[in-house]
Formats: sequence, structure tokens, C-alpha cells
Amino acid sequence: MAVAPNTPLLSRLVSASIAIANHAGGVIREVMKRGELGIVEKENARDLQTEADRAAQRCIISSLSKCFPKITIIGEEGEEESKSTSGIFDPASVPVVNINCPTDLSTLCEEEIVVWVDPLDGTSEYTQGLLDHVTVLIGIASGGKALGGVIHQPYYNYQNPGADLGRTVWGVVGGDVGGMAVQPPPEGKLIVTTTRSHSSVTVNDAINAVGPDEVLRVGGAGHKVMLLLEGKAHIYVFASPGCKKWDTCAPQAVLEAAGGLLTDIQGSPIPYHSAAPHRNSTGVLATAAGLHHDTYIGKIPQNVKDNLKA
Ligand SMILES: Nc1ncnc2c1ncn2[C@@H]1O[C@H](COP(=O)(O)O)[C@@H](O)[C@H]1OP(=O)(O)O
Ligand SMILES: [Mg+2]
Ligand SMILES: [Mg+2]
Ligand SMILES: [Mg+2]
Repeated sequence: MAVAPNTPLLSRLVSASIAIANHAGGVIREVMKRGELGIVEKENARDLQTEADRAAQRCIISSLSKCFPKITIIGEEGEEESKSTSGIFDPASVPVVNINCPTDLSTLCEEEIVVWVDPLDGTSEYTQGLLDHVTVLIGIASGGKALGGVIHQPYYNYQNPGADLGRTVWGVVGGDVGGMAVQPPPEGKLIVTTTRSHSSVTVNDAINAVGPDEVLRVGGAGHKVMLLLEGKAHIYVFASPGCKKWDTCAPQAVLEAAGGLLTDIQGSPIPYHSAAPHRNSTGVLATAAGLHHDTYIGKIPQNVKDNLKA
């Protein structure tokens, strides 16, 4: 369906990203259904890539760059999977989502935009059949800031036969959140979410220091931020250099659109310029809306912060 004339670029980009992320979710389910995952080890045995990561990236980058040829797009799975034009999807073939754009972001042009794409977040969990941990992440940045994001959960509802499979949540900082009803976490206790597959002594030291009543060890950066948005956890603590910009850009934008905050473990903003290092070497700490972020940053021990110097 055609977009109304004069629609700001950011609104068009978020709407197209919703459609493309949905389509990529179908690609991910299709690979799992066929059962030939084509698993490759990247940097080490805890860093895997499957045919679903590759095919979803081909689909997302080719489709986005066809619609927006001058934006910079950086995908987790690298150059080869970014050049391909196979699996292209035209977002104009599905209804437009009307996205409000804050006035100060309404004049952005394509050259000012960097899109960070994680075609499949939670790859370890995907290979282990923990399908509800998987998300597709498309994060939109400008001026080094995460401004818009789409989190698609291809397996949302997969344990409820008959219910609609998959859901897509989006947000624009200073604008709206859509695709879900954001819920506050319970009062009177502290639930922390963290990694289940990339733990370390430093990761656990940081968690213990914030004094949790409960720790939810789940896969994926997108999935953990969804737990904050769903009111199932209060904070996400990952004192490790394992996450990259494509893991955090979209979740950060959606969380901050909902009133939360995502920074590194020192409380400093994560920069999203195209030249920024891919690795979030100083870790990640995110808080749901209504929490006092600096209080938790203040509880992270100095030795943990020192272990994660840029
Ligand atoms: N040590 C690591 N090596 C590779 N990727 C990592 C590492 N730590 C975290 N990640 C990425 O960050 C996401 C969140 O981490 P975790 O699930 O451990 O909390 C992972 O799903 C993975 O993204 P991806 O699955 O897209 O490769
Ligand atoms: Mg990966
Ligand atoms: Mg990831
Ligand atoms: Mg990934």
C-alpha cells in the first residue's frame, strides 16, 4: 500500500522495517522447518551462524537498500550476506503502519541514517530449539543515537496452537511504541535478566552486586529487552564485551521510546555511528521505565567496570 506524500523518512523506514522483519521471521521459520540449519562456527564455539542468520540477513539488507539506497546498513553476518540480492521483499506489498515522527527528527535524510541489522538474535538458542528467545532486530540510528527500532519475535505464541504466530514491536524515541502493551515490572522485588549462553565470573559478579531477588537467564539481547517491556524483569545486566551494536541498537530504541534506558555498564551512552566499533566492549545495562538507572550503575563494582575498559 502506498505511503502518504510528505511522510518523514524515519516513519517510512520504521514502517518498511516492520514489514521486512516480519518477512525475515518467515524465512527463519522456514529454515527450521526444513531442518537443515547449516551451522558454522564464527569466532569460537559460542559464536554460531546458521542458514537462517544468512538468509534473513540477505532478505533484510537487499529489501531495505532497494527502498532506501543511500542509507548505510551494517549487518551482523558481514559483507557477503549484504551484497546478495536474493530473497528481496517489497514492503509496499503489505499495509503501511502509520508511525508518528517527532518534529525534530522529521527532516532526516538517507545519508544521515545508519541501520544496524541483527537478522537473528539468539542464534545459540535457535540451534537448541529455544525458539521463543529468537528475535529479528532492525535498529535505526542517526548522529550516533539509536532513534528507531523494530523487534520481531518469529515464534511468539508458538506454544499456543491456533493463536497468531509471531509479533513485531517497534518504537521511535520521543514518539510511540507499537505492537504490544508495555507493562511495568512488579513492585517490591528486583528481577534481573542476563545471558544463559555467554556467562563469566565478571557477568555473575555484576549480577550479584545489584542484589536480585530473581535472575532470568535467557538468550538474546532482543528477548531480554522484551522481558523489560513486558514487565517480567526490571533490569538487564551483561558485564561482558560479547554484545555488538546490532544486538543493542533496535532494543535500545524501543526501550527508550517506552521510557526505559540502555547504556554500557559505566552508564555511558553507546555510540551508533557507522564508524563506531562493532563491539560493545564496555558491556550493557538496561532498566525498565520508572527505574532509576544510575542507582544500578552505582552498584556495579569498580573491578567489574575496570575489566570492561574500552
Ligand atoms: N561472546 C559472544 N559471542 C558472540 N555473540 C555474542 C556473545 N555474547 C553475546 N552475543 C550476542 O549477543 C546476544 C545476547 O547475548 P546473550 O544471549 O548471551 O545474552 C547473543 O544472542 C549474541 O547475538 P547473536 O545470537 O545474534 O549472535
Ligand atoms: Mg551471532
Ligand atoms: Mg545478536
Ligand atoms: Mg545475530
